[in-house]
Amino acid sequence: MPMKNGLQYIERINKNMADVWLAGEKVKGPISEHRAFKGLMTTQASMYDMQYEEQWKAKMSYPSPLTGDPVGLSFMQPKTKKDLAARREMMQAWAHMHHGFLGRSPDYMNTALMAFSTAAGLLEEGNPQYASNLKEYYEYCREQDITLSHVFIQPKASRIPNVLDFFDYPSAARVVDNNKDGIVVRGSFLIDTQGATSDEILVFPTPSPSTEDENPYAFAFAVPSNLVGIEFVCRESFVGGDSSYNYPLSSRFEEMDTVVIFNDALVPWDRVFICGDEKIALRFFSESHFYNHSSTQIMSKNIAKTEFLLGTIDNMIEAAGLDKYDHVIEKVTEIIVALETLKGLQIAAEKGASRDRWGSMLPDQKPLLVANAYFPKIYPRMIEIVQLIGSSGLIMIPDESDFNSGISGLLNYYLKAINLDAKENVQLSRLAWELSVSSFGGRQAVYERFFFGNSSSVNNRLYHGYSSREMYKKRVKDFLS
Ligand SMILES: Cc1cc2nc3c(=O)[nH]c(=O)nc-3n(C[C@H](O)[C@H](O)[C@H](O)COP(=O)(O)OP(=O)(O)OC[C@H]3O[C@@H](n4cnc5c(N)ncnc54)[C@H](O)[C@@H]3O)c2cc1C
Repeated sequence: MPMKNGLQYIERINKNMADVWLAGEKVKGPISEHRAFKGLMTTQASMYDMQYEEQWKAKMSYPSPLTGDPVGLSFMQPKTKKDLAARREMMQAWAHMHHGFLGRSPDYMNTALMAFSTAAGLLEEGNPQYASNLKEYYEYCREQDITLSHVFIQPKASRIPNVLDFFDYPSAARVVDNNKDGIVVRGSFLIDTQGATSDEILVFPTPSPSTEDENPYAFAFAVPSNLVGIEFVCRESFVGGDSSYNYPLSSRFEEMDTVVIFNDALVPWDRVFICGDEKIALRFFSESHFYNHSSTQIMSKNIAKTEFLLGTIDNMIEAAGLDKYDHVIEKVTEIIVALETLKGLQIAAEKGASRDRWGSMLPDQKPLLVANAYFPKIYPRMIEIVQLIGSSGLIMIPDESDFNSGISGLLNYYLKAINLDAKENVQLSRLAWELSVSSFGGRQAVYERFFFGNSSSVNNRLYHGYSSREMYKKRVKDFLS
């Protein structure tokens, strides 16, 4: 099957029937009809449908190098600057569909897998079979349009395994056995966004140190989400309800996060990409340029999200007649500056791209590293601005049903805004509330702060990756001498 459409996406995930636990019960029946997943899956189905819409098809696909059939463009290895621009346009189109609220829209992992597979040559140093496993897996995902989730992070108590094993704390996930069919994996991973609504899962932890020759904590593999021995445990659902009036964001974009437990799951050999080799596992992330490639997808998402925030705040200001106040104008300009900074960094990364050793046209990492350090800081500030401007309007948000009740006449009279009737005004307030006050909004803020690593990791990447520093240092030394 080449690119899939929305119905095919939904049918496949429903058929998958992974072991998903939510609020003390195993999810039964079609997951796409479950209240916690329905909205997200409908949104994502619309994104897959776009792949076949006349207006988008040419922008969203490219001919498969294997069959010539159209396959998703976010799987394409960029070899020229034109390819980079085409990838950007594709990712922007999807980002505008979800307004940046899906951190794990499928193009994220399509891009990550593309980056990993182009660097499969690195795995040949250890085991050529693993390199071809990875290349074949990438082709399989591209040709079948697989929806992929991923786990990199372990539970916090598992991060110093040698010491903690002794005290009966949970060990970091590890390979406990292997046989002619594959490796047996035991352990858990802290957070897998969209684990319950994806076809497959890519597992690639940062290896814990080990004294053994073959480090049992060093591995990477991908398996179907319904593999025997894998359990997904959901957090509480943040879907407020089905109504897009009451819950404009969570009814459409609530991406469930799950803890994933591997209970002696058997991973077939042909799905193993790294096993036992700690050095290769550590090198693979940076040398595959995973961060660079993924950052281009993240950029498109963050720009769409900032545009949406600016639009929301401008509507709020207009509705409340606040546009004459200087401090309000100043707050709006903070968001405009953020938006144009992100757009500038996106263009700079593309313009400064150069060919890497894997044959990819690699965007300049400096502007991308800057954006990765900048957005986690500016996003919470933008949310604060929504709160500062929205104030009590964010809290006084009657339900849609109130407008169909005996009190509607009075509500329609008293809750009017300058340019909106009462029902429209409350709808806008409910959007601002979901963004800045609700559990959905809180999770979005934590996501933006952490999803690419804690701030020390993100800043370290920038500090060590910002190669121009040496040149500037030398310039000052030359000046002084
Ligand atoms: C909503 C959400 C969705 C996510 N989805 C996914 C997903 O789908 N797949 C996935 O793999 N991951 C996912 N992540 C995980 C994300 O990658 C991690 O949150 C991120 O890497 C930070 O790791 P951590 O949460 O364990 O926090 P930590 O790294 O433990 O940081 C917690 C705090 O401790 C501090 N700290 C930690 N270590 C040190 C140190 N050595 N020195 C000084 N300070 C330190 C940090 O600065 C921070 O303040 C998601 C996270 C969130 C919040």
